[in-house]
Amino acid sequence: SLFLPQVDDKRPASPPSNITPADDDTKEPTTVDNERRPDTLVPPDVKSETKSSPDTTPKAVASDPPNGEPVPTFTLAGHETSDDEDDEEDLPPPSFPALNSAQRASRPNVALAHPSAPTLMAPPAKPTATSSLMPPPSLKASNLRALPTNSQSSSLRIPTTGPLPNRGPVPNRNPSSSLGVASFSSLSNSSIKPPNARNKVQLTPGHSPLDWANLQRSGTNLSGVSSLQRVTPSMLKHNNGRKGKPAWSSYQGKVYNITPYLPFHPGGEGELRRVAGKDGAKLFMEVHPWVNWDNMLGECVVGVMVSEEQAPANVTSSLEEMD
Ligand code: HEM
Repeated sequence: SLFLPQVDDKRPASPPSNITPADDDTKEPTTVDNERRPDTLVPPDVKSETKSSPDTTPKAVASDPPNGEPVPTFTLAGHETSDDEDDEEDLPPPSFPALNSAQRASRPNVALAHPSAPTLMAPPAKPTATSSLMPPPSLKASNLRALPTNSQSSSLRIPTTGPLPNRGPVPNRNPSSSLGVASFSSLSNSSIKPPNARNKVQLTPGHSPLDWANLQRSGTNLSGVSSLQRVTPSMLKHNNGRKGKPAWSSYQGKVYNITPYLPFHPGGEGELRRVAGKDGAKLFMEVHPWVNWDNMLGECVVGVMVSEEQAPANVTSSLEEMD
């Protein structure tokens, strides 16, 4: 009895001690991050510079001198100061051709995005290892990233313009600014061809794709069997949809009763009957590989294909009932 209370007392005491150190650790990193952020942020540096030189660039030069010699010499004109605070676009044209070109040559990285910024940025650029240097590059990086995104969007646009499987024959829009007339004529031809090429059939009322979808959801037995069957090749061949027999077709090892789907088939009943009593994968994939057979006929599954020897007696009896 003595051991139990002692152990209990000790255990609760230990956990708090462990917890406290963990909290301290978590707090420390957060505080460090907060401290770093203000240091890294440009605003403080800029403010100090701006205070001394709201209009005059020479102030910025004063901060720069430690890093690069050329900066102070060039900073003569107010161009750089105005560039730092304002948009670079306005100042760049004059400043670039001006004497500053030598400086920018020494600072090629910064020059592209922000010509004016380089003066302020340049000093931090050399000591990049320090946190204070980090902010300027981040701004530049964002500017540079915008350009690649544009290129990516263009690359994405290309495939969208390309042919899609369910569009039928697609006119050639790709190359041809010079061939505009020819491509235009091809467009007119293609627009005429698609309906004929697709061989779509006018479905009778109540047999639209939506009607078929609703029928599949209705819970109606569309397979024609009460349970999944083991279907032998001879059984599949037997159920070819003729003489009142159901139309079965196999696809990837599964057997489907396509009888109820015949009047719903957009390609026509006759086309669909071509796969009755046989494996329909080849014809199906030749015509419309984008169609999901299993989704379209999910409620029509009769069973799975097996070899002739694997046909159980029970299956034969069930088939006789169906016939
Ligand atoms: C047995 C499974 C089949 C299913 C579930 C099925 C389903 C479909 C569907 C959903 C469409 C409309 C496609 C669209 O609008 O993009 C379609 C169209 C068509 N199907 Fe089938 N089909 C089957 C078998 C066949 C077979 C075996 C043939 C021909 C031998 C065929 C010929 C066509 C034709 C010519 C069209 C119209 C042209 C087209 O839409 O691309 N189908 N079929």
